[in-house]
Amino acid sequence: MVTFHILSIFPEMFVGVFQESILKRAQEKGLIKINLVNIRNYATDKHRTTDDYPYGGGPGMIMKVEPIFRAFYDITAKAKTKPHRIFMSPQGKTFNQKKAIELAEKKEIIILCGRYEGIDERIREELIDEEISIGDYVLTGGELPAMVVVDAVSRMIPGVLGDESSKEDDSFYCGLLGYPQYTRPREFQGKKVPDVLLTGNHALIERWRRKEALRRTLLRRPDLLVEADLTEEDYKLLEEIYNEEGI
Ligand SMILES: CN1CCN(C(=O)c2nonc2N)CC1
Repeated sequence: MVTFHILSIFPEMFVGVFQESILKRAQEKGLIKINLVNIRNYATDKHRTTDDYPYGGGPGMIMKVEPIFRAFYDITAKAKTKPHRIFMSPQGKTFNQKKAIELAEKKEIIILCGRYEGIDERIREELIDEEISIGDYVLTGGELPAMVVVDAVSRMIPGVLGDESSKEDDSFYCGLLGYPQYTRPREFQGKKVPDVLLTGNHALIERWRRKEALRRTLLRRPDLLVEADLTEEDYKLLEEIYNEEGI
């Protein structure tokens, strides 16, 4: 089981997301636990202040050290094992499936969601094990990135996905983009489902799916091919694809 401690000044943002479908069932099955922590509860002034003006001037506000340090100390003292501590930030290493799989091995994870212009640097220096970014763009806060991380990590925990095979087939799980998928009707607006998928020949179907995953990856994300564990058969399929695509 993985316990996520999510620190935010807007914990109510998470309620809807984590009370739906797979993540709700995962909590009910005791596979994950989500502890929503309002940073304001650790502010001691009557206005429950969590931010202040930046030293040296400049736009916006900075998240204060005291409430966040108190929250981290409190959570850590109550945790069964020392939590792995993440700060969601555009300055972090870009999140990917490999990181999701790695984090799914942790027992306790603290995710700090920043707001305003950012956090006091002493938080980063003293409390954070790693910074993670969900992409090279700037959001209004760390809450949406935290939801992304909890979702992707939870999916990698055994038992969370009803059909375990969907985890193995996931785009990025095998290092490639996903293959095309179809369901009924067999023909729609003159566009037919590929005949191979109707043969019932699982070897042929698997070959077709692997080839189309390789084709999609080559055409859209060739960079992923460098890291992917390709077999001799994959290289044969790629040769066919190069010829078919006229590359
Ligand atoms: C202070 N706050 C600024 C906005 N923010 C992000 O844009 C972000 N987080 O993770 N990946 C991202 N991109 C979170 C932190």
